[in-house]
Amino acid sequence: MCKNKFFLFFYIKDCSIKTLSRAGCSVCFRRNLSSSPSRLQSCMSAWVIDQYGTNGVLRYTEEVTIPTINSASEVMIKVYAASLNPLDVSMRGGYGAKLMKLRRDPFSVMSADNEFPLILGRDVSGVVVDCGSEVTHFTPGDEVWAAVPPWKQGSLAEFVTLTEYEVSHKPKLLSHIEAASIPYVANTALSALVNAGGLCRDNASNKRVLITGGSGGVGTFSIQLLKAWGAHVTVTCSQNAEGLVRGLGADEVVDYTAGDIAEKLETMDKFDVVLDGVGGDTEEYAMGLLKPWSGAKYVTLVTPLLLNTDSMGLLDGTLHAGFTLHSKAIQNILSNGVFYRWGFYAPDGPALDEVSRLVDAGKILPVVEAQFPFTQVPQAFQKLEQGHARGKTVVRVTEEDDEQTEELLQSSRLDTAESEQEVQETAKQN
Ligand SMILES: NC(=O)C1=CN([C@@H]2O[C@H](COP(=O)(O)OP(=O)(O)OC[C@H]3O[C@@H](n4cnc5c(N)ncnc54)[C@H](OP(=O)(O)O)[C@@H]3O)[C@@H](O)[C@H]2O)C=CC1
Repeated sequence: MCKNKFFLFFYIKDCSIKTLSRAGCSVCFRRNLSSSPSRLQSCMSAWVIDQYGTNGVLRYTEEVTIPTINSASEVMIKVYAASLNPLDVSMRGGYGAKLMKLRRDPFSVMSADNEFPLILGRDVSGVVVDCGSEVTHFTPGDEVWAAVPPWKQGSLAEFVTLTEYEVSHKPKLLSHIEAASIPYVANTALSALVNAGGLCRDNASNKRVLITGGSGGVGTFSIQLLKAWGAHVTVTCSQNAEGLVRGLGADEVVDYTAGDIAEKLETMDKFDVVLDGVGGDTEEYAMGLLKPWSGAKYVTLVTPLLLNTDSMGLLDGTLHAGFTLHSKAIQNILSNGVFYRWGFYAPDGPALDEVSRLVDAGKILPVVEAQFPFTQVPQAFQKLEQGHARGKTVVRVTEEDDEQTEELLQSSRLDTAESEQEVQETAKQN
């Protein structure tokens, strides 16, 4: 099916790549009907936090209000799988809280003054159970994936509600567990590479791109996307991740743990774009790795914006961040003609449609390093906090077995009801 399939099986633990046939989708449609919240159901299960802090603040509850449709463009999704990102660990500790409050939907369960109980989890793969009246691209029963914006209630819950624009049809070739590993890193990589880096499918061919932190979530996705677009990709990572990133298509790999990385990179041909997922010292030497006076761009994902707004307040923090960005941009364009930019995640369902096509064409594979059941969300956070990610950590929110059991129970209840009716009718006739 795909050039790297064998290789990835080595890395993807407990994770099989299976093909869903059209018949398979119709099974999911029935599943969806039995999975929709009943008219009487107003609460759902979720992992929430009631205050910011360490892992101890994560609390499982079955009493969170279901996020019903509040506007005509919304889609309500039953969550099958969610994945974790470094942002979840940071948000658990209060990162970005001030800026997120500004963007919260007034109709959501969270108010601007009190975001708790807050649900984390930015990726979702699941099934549509309800749609607003103006939703045109989705109907109940559709299998979908999406990245949940950080200002909305997250996907570590039975249901999540998003606007139609944020949602996309899930790739047919992926299970929910595999699909949940992609949306947030895909939306981040696309926003950074396209909007800030100026690359796209039509102009990336043979462009030299350096990705730092290539073995993590964003890196493993970006390598594959850039290779699908025909770029030449150099990656920095630890020595023990070299096999992984090469398997995903990296042309050149530099081990940052052995010797002076800047020195090694300086011996290579200069780059058109650097996507920096590491930050810190990297920024110091990366500017000098770009082709001067050629429109080359350095894009970092590690920005001080949210830290600044958290510590200085919204106005001062934003101004300070703006000043930092502006002065670095000016300094770099004047000194060697390279662009300095910040890259951010941006919600974008249509961009995920394009990723979906690449996945179904076998050009992008999910890289699921670890998966946890819904009962073990704190353990999944612990795993993430240990660092050294090799792809993504996924949480199985709805176990496929539970769904099958539910379906069997439902059909056996129906059978029982039908036979009871038959018995009563026979009794009447007699
Ligand atoms: N601005 C935005 O909107 C967004 C920002 N981000 C940020 O981007 C960064 C990357 O995100 P993500 O891929 O999800 O993170 P991950 O935690 O999934 O991956 C980070 C990877 O970097 C590797 N790494 C650590 N130090 C270095 C180094 N010095 N050189 C090369 N590789 C290194 C780690 O492995 P090992 O330590 O074993 O080498 C790990 O594989 C994070 O800081 C994240 O917060 C992410 C999404 C959105």
